[in-house]
Amino acid sequence: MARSRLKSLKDKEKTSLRKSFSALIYIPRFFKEIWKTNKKRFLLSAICRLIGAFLPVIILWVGKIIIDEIILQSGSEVTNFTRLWTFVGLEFALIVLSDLVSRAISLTDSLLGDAYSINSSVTIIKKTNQIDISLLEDSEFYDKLERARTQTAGRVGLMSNALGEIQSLISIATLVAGLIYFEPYLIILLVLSIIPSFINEIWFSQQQYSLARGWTAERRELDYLRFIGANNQTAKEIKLFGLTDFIVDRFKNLSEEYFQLNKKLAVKRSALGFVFNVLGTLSYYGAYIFIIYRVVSGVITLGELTFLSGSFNRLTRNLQEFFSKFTRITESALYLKDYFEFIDLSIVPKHKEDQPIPEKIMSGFEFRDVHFSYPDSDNDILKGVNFKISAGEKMAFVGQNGAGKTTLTKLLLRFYEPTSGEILLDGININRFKKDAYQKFFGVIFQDFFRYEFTVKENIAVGDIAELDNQEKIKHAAELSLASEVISELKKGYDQQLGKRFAKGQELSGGQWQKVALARAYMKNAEVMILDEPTSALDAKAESDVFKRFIGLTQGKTSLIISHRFSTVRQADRILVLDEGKILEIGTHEQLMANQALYAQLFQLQAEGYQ
Ligand SMILES: Nc1ncnc2c1ncn2[C@@H]1O[C@H](COP(=O)(O)OP(=O)(O)OP(=O)(O)O)[C@@H](O)[C@H]1O
Repeated sequence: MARSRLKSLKDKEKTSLRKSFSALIYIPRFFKEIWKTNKKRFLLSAICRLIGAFLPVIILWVGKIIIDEIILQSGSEVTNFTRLWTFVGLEFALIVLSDLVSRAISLTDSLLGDAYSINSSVTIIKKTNQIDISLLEDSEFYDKLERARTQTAGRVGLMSNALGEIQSLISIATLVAGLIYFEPYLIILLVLSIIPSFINEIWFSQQQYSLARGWTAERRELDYLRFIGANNQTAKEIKLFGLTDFIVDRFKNLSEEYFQLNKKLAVKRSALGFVFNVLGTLSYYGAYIFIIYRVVSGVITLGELTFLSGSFNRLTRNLQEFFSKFTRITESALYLKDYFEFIDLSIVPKHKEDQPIPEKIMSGFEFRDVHFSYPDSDNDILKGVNFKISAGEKMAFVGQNGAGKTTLTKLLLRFYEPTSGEILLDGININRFKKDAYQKFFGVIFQDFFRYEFTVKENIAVGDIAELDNQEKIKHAAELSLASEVISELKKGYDQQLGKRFAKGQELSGGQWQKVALARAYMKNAEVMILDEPTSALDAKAESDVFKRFIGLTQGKTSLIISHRFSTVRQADRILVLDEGKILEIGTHEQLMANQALYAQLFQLQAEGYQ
């Protein structure tokens, strides 16, 4: 596992302040996305915030009028309370309105946030699908994807903060205007009180992000440990092997390191935050004393005192809030950067995909001197592989574990590219075809096929999801793969939920799952079928039945079978024996048996095992 995390806060890879600010350029694009999510709600939220922005100063102003009026009425001989009660009524109405507006804001924010979060999750899923498998296996890239994915909630918070920031800014401007009107000097005090805590906030939030970013890989490891430590799929092994302490220790050690660094930062942040807040309070009292002095000297009225001290108090709070929100925004904007960088990842093909895809495979595939090593690995997995698969041919790949059989199919499917050499289809390099059109040629069942915890019907239909509602086709595919026998015993038949994750789910045995997965291959009328050890969990009779059907049904189709069972392999037209990334032998069963090399030895060994 990559250990590139920050060992301390002094590490060089800390995110610079400039980087934090430069991430803010993503905010307008972010707003554009929210606007597109739901224009009406966005407008409603903006209008409510605009009203909300003016309310504080208006309420304070009405308060000032009420106090001045009370003093006026209590000092005069002929009293008239009409104006006073009118303003009291107005203040009441304004406070009710203020509550209404803030509730409307949180409601629209949460609705908008939910809709946006759904949209961005969909975008991430779609983008992940467009990205090359080789890139998805790259740990640095995976970290980026992880940050983009896990920060969905953070982006919703960012939306509220950013919209709230605009509201605060208008509020601040109106309150400042009031202060300037009566006592412009107070502004200086205000600025002095706020700057230190602003710098404090910005500095710490940037440190926080650096820490979290530097620890992405470890947080992933922590998530993984949490997953295997508390999960029904791993529970059997964890209990039997007594792994709980091992996992708990590993989890604790790793999280303790992170916790300590985080704690150090949080304690410093709180301590300094407290000091700067005292400074803010001091300046408030300075202003307060100044205003009292002005009232006593008869320069301003008691109502104005209430208005000014109220404005000053509110301004200090608003400004503090503004700055702390601002730091949260810069922090989230850094994650926003990760998100946009992820969805902007160029998916322009590396090669000119300028050849029309053939309607039908004419001559077949050819591997020409193909060498391959996986990205970031020096290990040569394929070392100069040369062979042809003719159209309509059934070929089997055999060889020991790790020989490179699955890797050959991954190259054929263009999940990876040869490091050197080329693969041709009807004489044309396969890179010259549009990748998605090319991949449509194949129906593949992998060794590590996925067990979707969906219904049986959906599990089969994933082979050709456009046919999800074609019950007949799904049934037919299930009959061909022998899955129908399994399904007939399920309570809800094709609508049975599989797996244990969701309510009323039914778990299947390994072989039963394989039969269901195999049905996927029959859903698609693909030109080339690839079955990578699709029958390893089937009993001997089922395997023989499945293969007989497979061979019969794929007459005229090109197919590739990877299997360790020679009873299956021998049914292929030709067999390719791979050994440590090189072709050792290739030919029919009879030819290879006559060859008396590895194939014959392995075949003999297995045959003896069955005696
Ligand atoms: N994604 C990957 N990244 C790096 N190395 C890999 C990756 N996948 C496989 N390998 C390595 O490539 C080698 C060949 O693996 P491959 O899966 O092609 O073998 P195989 O012949 O299909 O084996 P088996 O019979 O066990 O399925 C192995 O040494 C394996 O460790």
